[in-house]
Amino acid sequence: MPSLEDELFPSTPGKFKIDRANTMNRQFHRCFASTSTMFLWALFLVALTASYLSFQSFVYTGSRYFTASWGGIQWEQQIRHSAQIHRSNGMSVLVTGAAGFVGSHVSLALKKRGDGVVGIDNFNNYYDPSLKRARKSLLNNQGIFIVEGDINDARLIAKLFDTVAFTHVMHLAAQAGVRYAMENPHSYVHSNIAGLVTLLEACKSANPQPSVVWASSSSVYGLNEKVPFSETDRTDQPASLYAATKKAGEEITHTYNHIYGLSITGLRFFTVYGPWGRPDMAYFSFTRNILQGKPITVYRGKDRADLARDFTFIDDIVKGCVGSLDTSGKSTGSGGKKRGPAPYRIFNLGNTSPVTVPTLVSILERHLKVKAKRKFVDMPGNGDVPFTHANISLAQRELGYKPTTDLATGLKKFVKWYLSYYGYNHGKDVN
Ligand SMILES: O=C(O)[C@H]1O[C@H](OP(=O)(O)OP(=O)(O)OC[C@H]2O[C@@H](n3ccc(=O)[nH]c3=O)[C@H](O)[C@@H]2O)[C@H](O)[C@@H](O)[C@H]1O
Repeated sequence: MPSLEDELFPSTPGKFKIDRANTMNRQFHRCFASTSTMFLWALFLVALTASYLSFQSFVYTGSRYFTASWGGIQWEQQIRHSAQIHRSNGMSVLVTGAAGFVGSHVSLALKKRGDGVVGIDNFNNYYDPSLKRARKSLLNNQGIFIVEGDINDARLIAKLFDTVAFTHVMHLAAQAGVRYAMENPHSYVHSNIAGLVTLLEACKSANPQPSVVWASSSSVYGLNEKVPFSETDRTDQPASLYAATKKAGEEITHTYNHIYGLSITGLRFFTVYGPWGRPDMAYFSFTRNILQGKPITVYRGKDRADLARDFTFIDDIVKGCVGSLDTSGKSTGSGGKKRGPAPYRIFNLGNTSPVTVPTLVSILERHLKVKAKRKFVDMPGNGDVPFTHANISLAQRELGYKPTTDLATGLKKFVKWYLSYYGYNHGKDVN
């Protein structure tokens, strides 16, 4: 049975063990023989600890200061310039997630008609950040400034509101993706719950308060079987953590409307697709794989039923977002105090004509002129729902929302963009 000493010095032969112990004992006695030496040692250790702690705090403060990529007179000027309104009765909008798919499109549309736009985006690497950078360049060229930062950074958000009296916030920053929630659940809580609250805190305290329009999701309908989905249908059976955080967002925004008088509009987007889209989504990854000659996985539901989505083209979604901003009504509070009731609205923004996933693949094959290698797999229990289908009559009535792009037409535009952006041989082994 090896002794403790054997374990600490496993390869030391017995004789040396005793010698080493004796030597250590002698050294110990020599060093700490007198009380005064011990006192000096203690003093030295205390001084060492104190200097280490103060160095740590210097490094922390310093790194916070040196890594801040925002602030300063020039930065404020850029923000104010970007927020300038160039039409009568225009608005100045803070767009969160501005380098994202929907965020970049909405920002451009607002800027084009003369509204002031300031973007914020954290450029995270959930999908290829170079695509976000490319969208940012596009926006910069149109005079839109994008702040690189996180909506969880309360100081940054407060600074933005100090710099510009935003009339509206278009909140599109989020952790998207239904299935990724099983891999990285905390990123959903971070962005879709904590980030949302940080943003709403800033909105509530702003004077004047902005009106808030934000992205909820069709996924809140979860396992609901009644079709088409209407805003009054039950939304208490989410099938994924993503859906649960979006549903939580609807409840959280309701409390800010109720307590602080913030005008809130939540938009339930239905599987948005189009040029400059998200590479994690099926239509995008299918396109990449088809062109690269790789197989695509097509999920099937119970009894091998095809899955279906109410795919909605980006231009239609942009119209719904802009219509929501235009009709949002004012927040009533100021400086954190409610002065009266404010609008609280929720709308479906879908296309009203679901298409099955195999049909989506056939359309892509036609546009790409390449055959797909389909691999059918039973839908894994990872948060997916079998179908979505929007009833949009409320949005039609209140926002004038009227989608005009069918899936074949929208995918044609997507494929055209994809080929011009990546080319035919992107990621293909050309040897
Ligand atoms: O409306 C929403 O609220 C959500 O829309 C989008 O989610 P989904 O509708 O799930 O889109 P998407 O991933 O493109 O899968 C489409 C279909 O392809 C099937 N699918 C998917 C991947 C695959 O490899 N195979 C497959 O068959 C899959 O089973 C599904 O039937 C957004 O990503 C999400 O952020 C949120 O905004």
